[in-house]
Amino acid sequence: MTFSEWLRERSEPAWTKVVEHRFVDELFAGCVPAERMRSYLVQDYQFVDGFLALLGAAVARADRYTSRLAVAGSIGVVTSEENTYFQRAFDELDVPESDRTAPVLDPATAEFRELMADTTDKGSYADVLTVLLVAEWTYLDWASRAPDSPPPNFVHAEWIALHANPEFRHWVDWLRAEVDRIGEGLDERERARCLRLFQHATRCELDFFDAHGPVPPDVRGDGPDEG
Ligand SMILES: Cc1ncc(C[n+]2csc(CCO)c2C)c(N)n1
Repeated sequence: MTFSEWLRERSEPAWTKVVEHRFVDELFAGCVPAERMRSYLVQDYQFVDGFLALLGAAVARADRYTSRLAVAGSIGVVTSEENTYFQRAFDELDVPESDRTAPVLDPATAEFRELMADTTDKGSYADVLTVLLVAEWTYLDWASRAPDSPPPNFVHAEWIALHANPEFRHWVDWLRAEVDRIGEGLDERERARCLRLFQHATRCELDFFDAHGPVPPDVRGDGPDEG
C-alpha cells in the first residue's frame, strides 16, 4: 500500500462521509437551495484564500525545481478559472460586497483556516503536502461520482465541472505521487504527524459540508434552517 492510500484508509469513515455527503448529492441534482449555496460559496472563498497561502508554502518548501513548477501551475488555476467562477456565482446569488471580502466566518471555516495557517507557518514540506492532498483529493473523489448530465444552473454545474475534469485529476495524481515520494524519506514520527494532519483535515472537510446542511436545527443548535 502506498503512503497516500494508507493515510486515506486510516481516515475512514470520515473520508467516505465527505465523498458521499448529502450536500454533494444535492449539488448533482441541482437542488441545493440558493441560500445554502450562497453561504457555502461565501465561506469557501475564505477557505480558498488560506489554501492559496498553503500552496505558496509548498512552492517555498519543495525540495526540487520540478515540484515547485507543478505546484505553481495549480496556483494558476485557483487564481484564474476558479476565481472568475466565484465572482460570477456571487453576482448570480446577489452576494453583498461585505460577504465577498470579509464575511463572519463559520466555526468550520475558522478551524480549517487555522489548520492551514499553522501548516503554512510551521509545517514541513510533507506537512504542507498532506493538508493540500486532503483538500484536493476529497474534491476529486466526490466529483468523480457526478452523473453524466449536469444540473441546469451554472452555479451548480460549474462547481462540479471545476473538480470533474482530466486536468484536475492529473494534478491530484501528481500530489499523491509527491506525497508517496516524500513519505519514503520520513521517519516514524514524521509519518505519524502526517497522519494526524490528514485526519484533522478530513474532519475539517466533513465539518465544512455539515455546516451547510441539511442538518436538523436541533443538531446545529442555531435556529431554524432557512434553506
Ligand atoms: C473546503 C474545501 N476543500 C477543498 C476544496 C478544493 N479546492 C480548493 S482550491 C481548489 C483549486 C484547485 O487547485 C480546490 C479544488 C474546496 N474548494 N473547499
